[in-house]
Amino acid sequence: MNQNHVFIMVENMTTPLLSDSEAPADALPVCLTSPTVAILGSGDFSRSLALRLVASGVRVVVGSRCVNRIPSGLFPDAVELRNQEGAVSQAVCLVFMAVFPEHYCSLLGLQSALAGKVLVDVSNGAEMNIHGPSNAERLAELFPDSLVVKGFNTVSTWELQTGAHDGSRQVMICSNSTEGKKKVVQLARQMGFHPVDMGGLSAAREIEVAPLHLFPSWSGPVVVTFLLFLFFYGYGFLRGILLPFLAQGGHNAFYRLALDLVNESLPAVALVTLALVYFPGLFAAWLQLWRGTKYQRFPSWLDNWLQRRKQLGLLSFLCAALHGVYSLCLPLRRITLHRLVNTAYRQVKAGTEEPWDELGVWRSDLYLSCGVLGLGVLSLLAITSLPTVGNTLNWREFTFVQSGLGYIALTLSITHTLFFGWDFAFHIEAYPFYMPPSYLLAVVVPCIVLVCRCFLLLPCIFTRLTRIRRGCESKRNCPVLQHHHVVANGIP
Ligand SMILES: NC(=O)C1=CN([C@@H]2O[C@H](COP(=O)(O)OP(=O)(O)OC[C@H]3O[C@@H](n4cnc5c(N)ncnc54)[C@H](OP(=O)(O)O)[C@@H]3O)[C@@H](O)[C@H]2O)C=CC1
Ligand SMILES: [Cu+2]
Repeated sequence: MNQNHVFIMVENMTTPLLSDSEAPADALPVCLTSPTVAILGSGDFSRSLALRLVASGVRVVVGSRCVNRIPSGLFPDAVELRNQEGAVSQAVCLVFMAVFPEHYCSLLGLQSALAGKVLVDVSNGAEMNIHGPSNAERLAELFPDSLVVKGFNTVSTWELQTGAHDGSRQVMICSNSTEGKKKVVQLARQMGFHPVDMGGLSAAREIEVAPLHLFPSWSGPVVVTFLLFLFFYGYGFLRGILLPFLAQGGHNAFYRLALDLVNESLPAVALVTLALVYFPGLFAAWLQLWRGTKYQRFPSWLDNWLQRRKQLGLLSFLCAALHGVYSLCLPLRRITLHRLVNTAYRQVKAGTEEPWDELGVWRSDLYLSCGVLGLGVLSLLAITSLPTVGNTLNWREFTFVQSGLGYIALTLSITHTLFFGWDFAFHIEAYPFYMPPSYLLAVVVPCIVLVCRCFLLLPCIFTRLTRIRRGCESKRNCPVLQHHHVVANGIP
């Protein structure tokens, strides 16, 4: 085919980008009837890509070094299997390189067949910090007459096969050839992806290492949760085990390390983390009130924090769920049996009965009930944070669930903790070594969040905030309004 002719796919049709008269007579019919895309390589990525392309209505031909080695049924029937030259010659304009970059050199024999065609480099980087040209730039050097486009490497084979996204799944694309990029962008859209133009081929390195990042949005929240756990665990260890051990000459409570202390730290972490989900929203609201406008950017730390709320919420849910399971295990512990039998034995010996403790019964029931309800509401929040569920909610429903139910979960969790603590916090024995119990420390931040939230609901503040969020700006921040104000009053 003539090297200068580039074809764009429009709903299974290709239209020449250059004038029709320039297209070679034999190329046009092929392009119009069968916008065939070739894939070089018959490995995992090739198979998944072929499945997706066929499902999107694209004709696919796979080029392999040895067609006979491909087991029958590996590719859908609609996919044609050819040798590499055969596949490339069938391809109208797009050829996917589903081959590891180490083997690009072995394809040099196809140079002239690939000339003028768009080569899509789908390879991932091997390491994070590699210097020198990216895989795509190397491919462009090897095939100077082809239009190299980087893309699709951030999509997993699983996603390609299942289509497990809602069309908002982004694929990053870059190339020095506008025409090549245009075609890949259209194909990506046809496959149900949301292509994002990253610019020239120099961006390829960034795209290649993108899949190597390990949970980039999770690292901050995970570190925060882990540090909180370390803090509460360490604090509990010091207050309940180590200091009493040193002070009381060998009073051994180290057995509490494995379960008791973990189950004491988990709810504290869950509570503080949940409060951290709602803290940045309050900061943002107060900042908007103070600035009198919503059109000024938040500081980047606040922006980052706001973007990590979902992760913090899910981690809070994890800790709360673990706390629930740990608590259910409490009756199974050997020490529970030991205490129960021993108390019973002592009471039998003394001829006494366990007294009915009305207040204690209420306390434990209220405490358990709030805990179970809190965990239930948190589970709802976790479920609606899944994109497949969240996308079925409209904006109001989503706000109701994430904000309304979120605050209900926070309130229930605080109540659960307070019922657990009961009046114990007012007794001097609760402060050994002047250290308050950890549940008291844990409710500080959540209580501050609740109080700040209540202030925001005061009618005067609430109306002002709503006005700001609808785009109104206070005079202080708007030069135009300031000017009008001055003129109207006649005061310079
Ligand atoms: N698997 C994945 O999840 C993803 C993979 N990718 C990228 O896709 C590319 C292919 O990956 P993947 O499909 O997993 O790898 P595989 O090892 O499964 O497949 C590679 C294919 O390359 C072909 N090939 C062509 N020339 C050579 C050669 N000289 N030596 C060896 N093989 C050759 C082979 O097909 P044949 O024998 O038929 O010629 C082979 O099946 C890589 O660049 C990878 O980074 C990107 C995103 C995700
Ligand atoms: Cu609890």
